[in-house]
Amino acid sequence: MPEAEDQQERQLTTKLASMARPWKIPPIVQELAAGLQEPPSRYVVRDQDRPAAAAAAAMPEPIPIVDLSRLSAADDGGGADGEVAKLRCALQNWGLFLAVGHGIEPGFLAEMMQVTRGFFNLPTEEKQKYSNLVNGKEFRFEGYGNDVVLSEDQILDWCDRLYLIVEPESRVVGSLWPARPPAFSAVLREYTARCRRIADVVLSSLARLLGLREGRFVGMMNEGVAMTHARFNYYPRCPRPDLVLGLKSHSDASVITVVLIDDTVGGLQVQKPNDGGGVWYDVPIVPSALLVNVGDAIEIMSNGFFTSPVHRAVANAERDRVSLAMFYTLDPEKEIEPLPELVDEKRPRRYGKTTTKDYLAVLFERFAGGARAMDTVKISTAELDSGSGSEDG
Ligand SMILES: O=C(O)CCC(=O)C(=O)O
Ligand SMILES: [Fe+2]
Repeated sequence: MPEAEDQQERQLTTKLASMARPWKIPPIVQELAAGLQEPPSRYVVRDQDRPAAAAAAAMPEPIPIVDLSRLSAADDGGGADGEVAKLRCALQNWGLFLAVGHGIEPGFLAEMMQVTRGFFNLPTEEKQKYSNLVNGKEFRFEGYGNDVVLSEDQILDWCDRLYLIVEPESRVVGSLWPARPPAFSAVLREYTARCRRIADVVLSSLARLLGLREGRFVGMMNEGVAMTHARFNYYPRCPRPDLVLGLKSHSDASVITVVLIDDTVGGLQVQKPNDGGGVWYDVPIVPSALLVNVGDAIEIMSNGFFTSPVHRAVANAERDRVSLAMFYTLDPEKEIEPLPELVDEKRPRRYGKTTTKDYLAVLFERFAGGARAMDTVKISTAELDSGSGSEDG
């Protein structure tokens, strides 16, 4: 069959396949939630994943609040070793921290939140102009809607999201940026630029913690088409928050993630890395603080010195909730593997090689099924013991 015909045939097949599988296109949760008493069975999670299972009574230690302005001062040789120690401790104990002194005024964070809410509060027809379903059928990552549904028995999250590439400019798909509220794009652009400065400060500090050249990670983030993805999450009120999850358990594929979390309603929960117990802890609300977490890419590059924290969001019966996650990723084609400086005989290579592009494909597939992509690159203890882990995997 000639190539063009073959392609047409394939397109037609996908189209027909999705028409025959309406489960692939779940409803917008915000619409579904209006006037509902019980969440439909597709949203009801297994007993062991319910918010009440493995809920923590109290934090073993608080999630540290790190003052980024003091970290920058430390960069200038101005002292503040206490802040660096706090950062190290935060990352070892939790894989994340709450950032203050980040330079973005509370008023501007509130504006970013306001345009985010403004978008989700628009009528559905308006939001659907930015749908992540091409022709109402085929899924793409960017745009408004749900996460990809890969099987009929996939448990769905109690959330809608808008996913946009915000950096570099050459990769921005302007037609997917909401025209309403009118200030949305300008505020997002400004927020992106200001968040980038925060990411640079954090990445410099992470490099120093690892004993690397300060610009090691920042430099990588400027190579090729290193991208920043923005994910706006909207968690509608849920009549039975005990039965569902706003966002199922996952870790981020990013190098680092900076999250603007709602300061009116909690919902983000985290597990302690290397805890083994699977206990969930509530991330506290600290007004005007940004949450920063390390992602899978830096866990791999640091050869396991950092652990990408497993987290999730729970729904709420009284209030809806929004969040905005900025994922800092490397060029999609660039190889991700433990940095040679961090591999030696004492600490053999613990992860194989991947690229952001391949890893993201695995991550979305595994996320849909409730599993972690990290397990596909981690070299098992048995392999490490037998020495096979020192080869590329
Ligand atoms: O809603 C939140 O607080 C967290 C969102 C999140 O983890 C994500 O978008 O990856
Ligand atoms: Fe996340």
